[in-house]
Amino acid sequence: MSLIKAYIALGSNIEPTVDYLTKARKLLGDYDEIEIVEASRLYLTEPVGYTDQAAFLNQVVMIETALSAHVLLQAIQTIEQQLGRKRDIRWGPRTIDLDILLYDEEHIVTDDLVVPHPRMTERAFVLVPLSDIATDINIPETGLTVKQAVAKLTKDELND
Ligand SMILES: Nc1nc2nc(S)n(CCO)c2c(=O)[nH]1
Repeated sequence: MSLIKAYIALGSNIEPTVDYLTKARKLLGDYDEIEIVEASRLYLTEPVGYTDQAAFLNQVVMIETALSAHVLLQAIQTIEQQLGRKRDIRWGPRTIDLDILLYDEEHIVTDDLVVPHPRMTERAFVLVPLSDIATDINIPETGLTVKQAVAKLTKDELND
């Protein structure tokens, strides 16, 4: 079976954030069926959504995998638990947050997984790291490439 390219967003806003992202990439790579092929730079970003919390450290990685999207989801949820992710406050601080942004060009809508990530085109903390490693890929259902989504977000923010 040919390998699928998937893009995973990493975030942490509990110190030591750098170590949590390092450990998350290590744990991802420890799966035989997951290879991290590209990694963006690390970005320190202002919290959006619930803003009364510490700044986040964000990154996006591209993996190649033969895992299905749902088995990949189980793997990243296991990694979150291994790194002490507490889901008490929904939008609160977290040691690590892993989100599947894109799974090839698939559009997936199930009760536990929606891909592309539904809010990714409104999130600079996702689009900017993503554009480090993938500018010309399509974001399914949006009619936008990553580059176009970044340009649109910037224009929207400038017009706000
Ligand atoms: N800058 C920033 N703000 C955020 N708000 C939430 S919730 N999260 C967690 C990811 O959904 C983040 C994040 O990763 N980065």
